[in-house]
Amino acid sequence: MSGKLIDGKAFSERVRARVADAVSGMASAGVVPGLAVVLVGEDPASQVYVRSKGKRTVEAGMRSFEHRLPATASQAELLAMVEQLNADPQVHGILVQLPLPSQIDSAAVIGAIDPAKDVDGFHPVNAGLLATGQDALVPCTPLGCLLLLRDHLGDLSGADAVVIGRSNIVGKPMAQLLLRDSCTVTVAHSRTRDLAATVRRADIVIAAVGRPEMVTGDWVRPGATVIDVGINRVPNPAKGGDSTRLVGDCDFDSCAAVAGAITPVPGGVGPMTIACLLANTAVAAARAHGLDVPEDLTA
Ligand SMILES: Nc1nc(=O)c2c([nH]1)NC[C@@H]1CN(c3ccc(C(=O)N[C@@H](CCC(=O)O)C(=O)O)cc3)C=[N+]21
Repeated sequence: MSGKLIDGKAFSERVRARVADAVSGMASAGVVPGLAVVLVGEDPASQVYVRSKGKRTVEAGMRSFEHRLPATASQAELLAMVEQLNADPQVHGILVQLPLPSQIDSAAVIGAIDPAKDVDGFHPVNAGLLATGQDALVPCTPLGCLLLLRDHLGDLSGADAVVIGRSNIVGKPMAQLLLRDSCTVTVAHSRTRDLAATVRRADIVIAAVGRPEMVTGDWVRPGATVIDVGINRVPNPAKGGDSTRLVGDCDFDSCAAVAGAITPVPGGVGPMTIACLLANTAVAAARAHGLDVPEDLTA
């Protein structure tokens, strides 16, 4: 490959070390940040992910609380759990793992989380604060992407950024963060007329569409920085049987040949998402107790 690899795993370790530092600084005030993760149902991939979040939370010196509800849980049961966590002084961050089973209205659940504990940054209050340039809890994946971009490019001011994907979880908050850093931002999506030509203009490409290997090297402007948010599990015929492998939304080899720098999958944005979740939890705890918010944990 000609492009440089952006090592999200290595950078996430640095972010987690900063979180651990901040957490130990809070101990003298008697504050131990706590993160509660709620998992509804038994999706094996979600269980793996929840377990690794819990492990990283404890490693950073914080408390981890895991709550499981059966796949058949009602909306009322989940809302009651959220209310209980909102009221629990040991819990500073609440994450309800998405997607939720179809009998549950995700927007109602997200809207029930205390915005001050909404470490996913999905509550409309946090989305609105971000959009209006105020202090908010910022969604972890776009925050992780921004930190990687700043680390690799320095000042992003004036850069042409194209975000592919318009979800509330990644695309929209990513666009807000890039705007705040003075990029010229285009939000493209599956209906964009000439997606390849739109992406080819970009100095910065954020691929967050959830389509395996959709972005190919011929879409990428030579020297562009490519951030691949996709985490797609696809069959791996090379290994046979039911084996699978993880791929991003970018065709790695062809993009890497053209890009100035690119994140791999795995080992790129994914580990940054978890590191930023821990950072948000420490920030939420500091704010809840009126402590100084460590500047190196916010964007
Ligand atoms: N309320 C909510 N908030 C979330 O942030 C959220 C969610 N729900 N639902 C599920 C998705 C998924 N997600 C991942 C984060 C990190 C990795 C990660 O670290 N992945 C590793 C590889 C993992 C592997 O090997 O399977 C990597 O990319 O290197 C993966 C997936 C957060 N999510």
